[in-house]
Amino acid sequence: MNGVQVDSFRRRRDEGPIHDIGDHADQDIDEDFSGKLLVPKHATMDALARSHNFQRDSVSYIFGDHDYTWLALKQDHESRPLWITEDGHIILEGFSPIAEKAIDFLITIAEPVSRPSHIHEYKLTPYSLYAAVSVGLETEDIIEVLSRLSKVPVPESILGLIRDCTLSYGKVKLVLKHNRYFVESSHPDMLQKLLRDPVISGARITGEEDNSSNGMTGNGLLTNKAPNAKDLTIPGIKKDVADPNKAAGAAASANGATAPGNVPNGEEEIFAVVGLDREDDDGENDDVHSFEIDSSSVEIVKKRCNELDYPMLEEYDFRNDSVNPDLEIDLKPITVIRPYQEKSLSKMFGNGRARSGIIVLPCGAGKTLVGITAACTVKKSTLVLCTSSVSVLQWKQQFLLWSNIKPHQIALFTSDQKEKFLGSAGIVISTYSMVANTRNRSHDSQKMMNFLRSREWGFLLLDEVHVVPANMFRKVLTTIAAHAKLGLTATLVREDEKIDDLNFLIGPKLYEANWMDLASRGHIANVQCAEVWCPMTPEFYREYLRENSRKRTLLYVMNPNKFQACQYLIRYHEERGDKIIVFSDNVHALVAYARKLEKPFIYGETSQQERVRILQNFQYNPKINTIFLSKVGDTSIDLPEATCLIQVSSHYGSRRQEAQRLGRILRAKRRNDEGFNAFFYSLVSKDTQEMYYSTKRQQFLIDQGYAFKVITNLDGMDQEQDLVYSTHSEQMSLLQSVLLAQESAADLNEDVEPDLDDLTGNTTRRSGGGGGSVLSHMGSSIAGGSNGAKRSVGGLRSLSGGDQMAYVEYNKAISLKDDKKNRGERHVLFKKHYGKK
Ligand SMILES: Nc1ncnc2c1ncn2[C@@H]1O[C@H](COP(=O)(O)OP(=O)(O)OP(=O)(O)O)[C@@H](O)[C@H]1O
Repeated sequence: MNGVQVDSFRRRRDEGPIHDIGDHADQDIDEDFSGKLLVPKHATMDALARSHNFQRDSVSYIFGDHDYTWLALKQDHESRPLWITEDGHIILEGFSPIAEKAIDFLITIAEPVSRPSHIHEYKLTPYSLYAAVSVGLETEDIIEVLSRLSKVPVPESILGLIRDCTLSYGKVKLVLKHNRYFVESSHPDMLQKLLRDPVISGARITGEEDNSSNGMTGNGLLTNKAPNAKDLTIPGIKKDVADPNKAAGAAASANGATAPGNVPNGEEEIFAVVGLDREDDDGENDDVHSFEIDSSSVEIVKKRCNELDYPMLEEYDFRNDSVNPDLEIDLKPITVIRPYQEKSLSKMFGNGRARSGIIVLPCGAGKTLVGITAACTVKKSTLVLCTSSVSVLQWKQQFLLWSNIKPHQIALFTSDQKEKFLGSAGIVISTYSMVANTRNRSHDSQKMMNFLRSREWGFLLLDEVHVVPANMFRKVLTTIAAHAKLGLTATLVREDEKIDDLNFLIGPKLYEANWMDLASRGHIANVQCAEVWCPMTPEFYREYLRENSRKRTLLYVMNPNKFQACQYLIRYHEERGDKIIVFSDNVHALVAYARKLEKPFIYGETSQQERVRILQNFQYNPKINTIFLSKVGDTSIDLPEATCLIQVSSHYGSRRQEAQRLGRILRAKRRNDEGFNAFFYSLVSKDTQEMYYSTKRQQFLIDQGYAFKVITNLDGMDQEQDLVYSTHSEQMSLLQSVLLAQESAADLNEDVEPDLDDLTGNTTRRSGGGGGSVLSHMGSSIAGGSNGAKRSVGGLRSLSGGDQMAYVEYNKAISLKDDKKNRGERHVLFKKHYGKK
């Protein structure tokens, strides 16, 4: 914390009351604001913190630097739901009656950091503020609402940050109208400033008769009214059923009651000021000023605006684009998009134009349909770029499933297929590498690229944007001329933390859904997550301590106790009627486990025919309830039958991979059955490096609100008959085989990530073993067929294994609390990691 004079803590007279804020502005700061904390006059924040340290209660030490309880509270703080600190962290009470509205506001202005059930954490960043402005929020609105919601006065430094970041961001737009490019703003002074720059003024087109409804103003700019979205309909929205909360809220208020989660006591107005509920009217009455620029200078002007700190938002006035032919595409009448899908799209089309940006939805929440609905709204030629040729086929199948597009209007461009659509407008689906890769193009491929380059695309859909390297994006975006760009992703996290590039390359984040929220509404499955600690056998552990790091990996994955835990869990869940996927990144272990436990397995080398056979059996054969998958199953596998995942080996600490794997069961068909839970087990060998990686992998999911239970003892396993490697001699021969295995067996053997294979140019391998027809088959089977498996419904306790297994529960907060208690059970590596926290 920086030192800030305590005077800045004085309550500002102009902060409106939420209930009865009273007028205490003249009181001295040393009053007892919180009822327990005496704040010394003229002390700095640091001094405050120090002075308060010795008075801290028994839990304060847990929060360390993040203990904000000493901040001076407003008198009516109890009715306000959040704290905001000098470093831009926002802590929200998730249980506040106005939390739902506050969350809507916060995800618009800040990055969600962690959202467990009761307390959420957000962070204000320049990018998040840029995104806020881009969806129509104004500087003073942001400050006003934040001040109203905050239990403590908003620090001066934060007010400064908000003003700095929102002053110029998003105020200038690049709009393509009637195929002419306009630099547009409702702030004429900003346009004047830009025009004083020689580069920009050199690109300006002047003196032309403006034949639109625009008029010239005294400053030489064109002026017209901002568009409105009133007559824009996003297909797939059935108003009456789209938002059950709205319906419930309306019914409740008609009875004079407040629906749960709604804002009590007319505080709706707080949120109305930010326009969250009036996007349709966005700017309706504002005058918009603009000047035209030469289309060949667009890139130069964009670059120059960035340099001048006035980055231009890109908006596509597709309804007025009369040059690019329309694409006849609509959602099928039976297609109804879900409320969160609608909300994300309303952020994109809120002002009647298509804003470029990124939509973040959990795995399995239906990003594909969001993309397709956006394409059906824009109704212009669309280019879809995916990370693999498997996804290409999946997108095509989904377009045909949800929309009325004719098959001949969709063309695929992969290493195997180089098609062009028939007619003047259509859809092309391809991979990033096909478009970005400039080396060794075949003749057909080059012809296809010429086709892609030669035309203007109304809409560019970018799937899985978080995995694509920034330089590849740059290549794609400079090669393809597209008016609107939409990036889709589930996890806006990258292990290299280079996520910021996406903001300027594609556009700001337009919407991010809350995983727990979607689970509680039944859109994705409820998942019980558990980490099962498997002690190493003494012999394996001795070798583990001796060996180099590659062999170590193999030793902790092949630990006989882990084999047994895996076998026990498979039996336990098969008996309950679950369908189980066991993941192993390590192919050596995958094959060893599957063979030993007599289960089918799929990995990179498995033939296409074999894959189809295994997956069909998993879906329809009641005798095949468990399959083993390598990394090839991380993404692009849509198996709604699966209800349980067991992970025996994983690729180091990748948070994204963990989330993607969880995504395989979030779409479980039976997610809305009463008492239904899906299960996600990570088996880790105790006191090994695997524990550290496991903790790191879980971080993203914990931040989404998932609580991982740690199962230290699979109760009943010691009485289980016929467990593998139950004798000492069997364990010793397993150890022998591990020690004799080549070091390379510890590698993943599939170093090419399935979703990145095309990016590395390895398309033949993917299509050789590819699962395209598997996916189309799986897609077509979604609607029909039951697997015949029986499900026994039990209470949460028994479902979670709570009555059979001893576990300690940890999530972010609880883990810290229990840290001391469990310290004896943790390996030094693990302890160190926890110590840091
Ligand atoms: N509005 C909807 N109505 C009915 N089904 C839907 C809807 N939206 C999505 N689905 C279904 O939900 C499942 C998941 O959708 P999809 O594969 O697009 O998810 P995703 O977000 O792309 O997941 P991942 O990130 O794991 O690839 C699919 O079976 C899809 O058909």
